[in-house]
Amino acid sequence: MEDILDNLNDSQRTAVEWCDGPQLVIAGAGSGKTRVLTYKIAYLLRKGLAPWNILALTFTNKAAREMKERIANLVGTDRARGLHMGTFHSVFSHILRVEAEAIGYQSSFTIYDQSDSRSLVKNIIKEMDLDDKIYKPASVADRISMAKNHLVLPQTYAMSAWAKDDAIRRQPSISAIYKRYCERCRQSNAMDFDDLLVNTFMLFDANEEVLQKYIDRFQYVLVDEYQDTNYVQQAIVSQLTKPTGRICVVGDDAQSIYGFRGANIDNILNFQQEYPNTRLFKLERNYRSTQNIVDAANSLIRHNQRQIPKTVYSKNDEGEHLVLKPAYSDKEEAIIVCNDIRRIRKTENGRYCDFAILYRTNSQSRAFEEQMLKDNIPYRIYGGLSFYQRKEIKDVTAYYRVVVNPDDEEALRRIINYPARGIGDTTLRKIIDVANHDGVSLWSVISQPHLHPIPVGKSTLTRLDAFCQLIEGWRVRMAAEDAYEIGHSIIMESGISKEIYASKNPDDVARQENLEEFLGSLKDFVENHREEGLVEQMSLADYLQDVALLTDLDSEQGDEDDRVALMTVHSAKGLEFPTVFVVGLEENIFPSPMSAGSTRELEEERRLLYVAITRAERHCILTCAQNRWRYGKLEYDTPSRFIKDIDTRFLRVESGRQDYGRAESLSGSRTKSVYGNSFSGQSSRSGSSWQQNPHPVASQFKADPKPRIVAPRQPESSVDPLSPSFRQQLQNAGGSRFKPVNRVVSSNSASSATTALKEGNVIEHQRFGVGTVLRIDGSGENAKATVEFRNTGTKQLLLKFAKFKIVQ
Ligand SMILES: Nc1ncnc2c1ncn2[C@@H]1O[C@H](COP(=O)(O)OP(=O)(O)OP(=O)(O)O)[C@@H](O)[C@H]1O
Ligand SMILES: [Mg+2]
Repeated sequence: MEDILDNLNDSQRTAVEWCDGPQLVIAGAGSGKTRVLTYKIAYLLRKGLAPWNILALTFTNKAAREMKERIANLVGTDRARGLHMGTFHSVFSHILRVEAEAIGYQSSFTIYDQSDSRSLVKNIIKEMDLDDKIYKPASVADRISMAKNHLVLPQTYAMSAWAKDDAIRRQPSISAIYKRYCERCRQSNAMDFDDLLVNTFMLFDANEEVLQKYIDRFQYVLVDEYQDTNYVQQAIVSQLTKPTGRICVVGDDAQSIYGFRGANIDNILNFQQEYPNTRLFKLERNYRSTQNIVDAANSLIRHNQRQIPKTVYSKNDEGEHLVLKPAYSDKEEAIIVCNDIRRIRKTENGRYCDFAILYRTNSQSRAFEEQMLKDNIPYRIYGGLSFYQRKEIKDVTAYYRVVVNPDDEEALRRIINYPARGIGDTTLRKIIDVANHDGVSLWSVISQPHLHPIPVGKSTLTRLDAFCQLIEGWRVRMAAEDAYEIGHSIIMESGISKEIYASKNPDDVARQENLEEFLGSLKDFVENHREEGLVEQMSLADYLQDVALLTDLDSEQGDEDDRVALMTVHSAKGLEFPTVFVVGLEENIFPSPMSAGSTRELEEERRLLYVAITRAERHCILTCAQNRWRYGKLEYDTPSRFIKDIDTRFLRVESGRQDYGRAESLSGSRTKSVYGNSFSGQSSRSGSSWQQNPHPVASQFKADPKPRIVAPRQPESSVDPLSPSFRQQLQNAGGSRFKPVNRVVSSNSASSATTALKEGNVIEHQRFGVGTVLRIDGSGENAKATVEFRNTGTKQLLLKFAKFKIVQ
């Protein structure tokens, strides 16, 4: 035990060892909160608590995976197996699958994503003959989501202050839309993201034994990033832990940045009232960043009124100042950043993955992408329009959803006449009317027309019947085939592949590539599980569950690649990088123009910048542009007000243009460059418009008092930062952030060893390690071995696929 706790400082160690009741750890960025949670779990396991008795809730699935890996390193893979870890949504969706019946769902329920929810709201608005200019589907859907996250359900909404507010804003029908929305989700055996939480709360609220079962199971509950939990999440945690008090939450009120989505900073502020015996722990030393970065971030956040006072200091090097590099345009901003990446990577012998570019909104990524492609800098964009949101992929997954759960209305509507099969809008409307009238799903209507007569002609009925047969056929096969086999058949037999491959226009070619990539990922999913040699195959339902819960950060795979990370500040929560660029620090971007109205929202924006800066370990570079293309127009802007909040003792303004301009450096005309003094109009560069047109930011900041001379740079053309193999990889990937299909490897590699395998043999499996064969069943293709692995337990392996060698 001593050994692992040696990696902690005294306050961290005390927080880990104290397990006598509710525990709140409030501490600034980089002070080891996540580390404390990780070590605490390891500590509990070492103390003998079983892994399945621990529930840890994180903000992304990726964070959960990383934490699990660290714990496995600390206590051994075997001891860590079976921990319940993940986001609220993923952990509770699994519980809901098991307990679905108790709340009137089938366990095959599908999950509506944001676009499904909006589309359903839109349909309802249309059906109710409401004006969609007054009832904008996206904002109505957001309002419904907000109500759900506050546990204001349709029954109470109509009588609540929410409905009164709606009336004042002349949207009195939101309550009725909300009610109908919930009915339709139920009829569709579908849950939206918010339902995963609301239904969990309702499940526990209405079923004492079920709740007790989970209270007994989760003997210790730990929550990371507690400051960004919302009302319903807090309510569920409370249901599970109030009776036992075995809860440990960690967070930083200064990093609460999801208020716009309903996160409630009061959860952390009121924790001690909620759990009267709480012990509060503080961590003060930041291990992540240089002193300058910590001090700069502190000086910024000090401008917020509403916060818990706390000390954060660093004993790392003093480090260099934060640097502000103003640019003329978004294009120049991208060039400055790319040049810095190359410069720092070279001087520090670093990797591309040591850099992150953080922006306020996803649309800012474009200029950086373009520049990085030009400069051959490998990058990965996190978030944005997810691969799974593309039309062709949504079409395919809609088929899958209907096969798994035919009641899924949104999916069914999407595919009932795609590809065209003569079931037009008029027919669909009639089906919906019958379904609404009878209170059943669309599928119930079309699959049982004798029970729910549809007023359409005979030929239409025949077409509907053919469609149902098609779906039923796949449903039967789904039981026997793995996700790839059935998934592939559906694409071929539904007519989707014909539709997409028929055309040669460039958009469709991109669709074909996406479809192939998608099939590749499906194959990967199945193979990854099969490579483990497990008998149980991954079904289409497993795949959908896996895909539906990917968050912005999870949707990317292959993190091991050496690439610069591009993401919004929101997505960067909890992460750290040696060098961080915070870009687009302008008045109409950061703070977001939506927040300029209220102090509360402005404080959230300031916290957002605090989060951004505190991601940096050694270098933090801020940029802003004088003009940029937005929404098809060239817009001019002034620097963000937040820049002034940062104490100038820790911030320096520099011209980033010292190595700007490929043409300039290629011509070799420049032998030296000067930092900073361009603001005072003394730039040595001739012909720079910088001099003729002083930068607007320049006048607002004092230039670096000690301009530095920078060594001449190599002309860029002579330096190839990429190895030929990496360049090839980049070409293969087409600059895309998704895996190319040709990486899919077949694992059908039955080794000759398998035929010789006997009971009593000791084998070494590539993932499960060393184990003894207890039994062999079946023969040839179907031969299975039951193996007791030393560290990973007993498993059944399908010998055709399992990868192992016989040791003795
Ligand atoms: N006692 C320690 N010794 C060495 N390194 C430490 C120690 N405590 C924390 N660190 C390191 O400092 C960094 C920040 O820790 P961690 O991510 O746990 O902080 P955090 O408080 O969760 O930050 P954030 O507020 O950004 O979520 C990590 O790289 C971590 O490994
Ligand atoms: Mg953390």
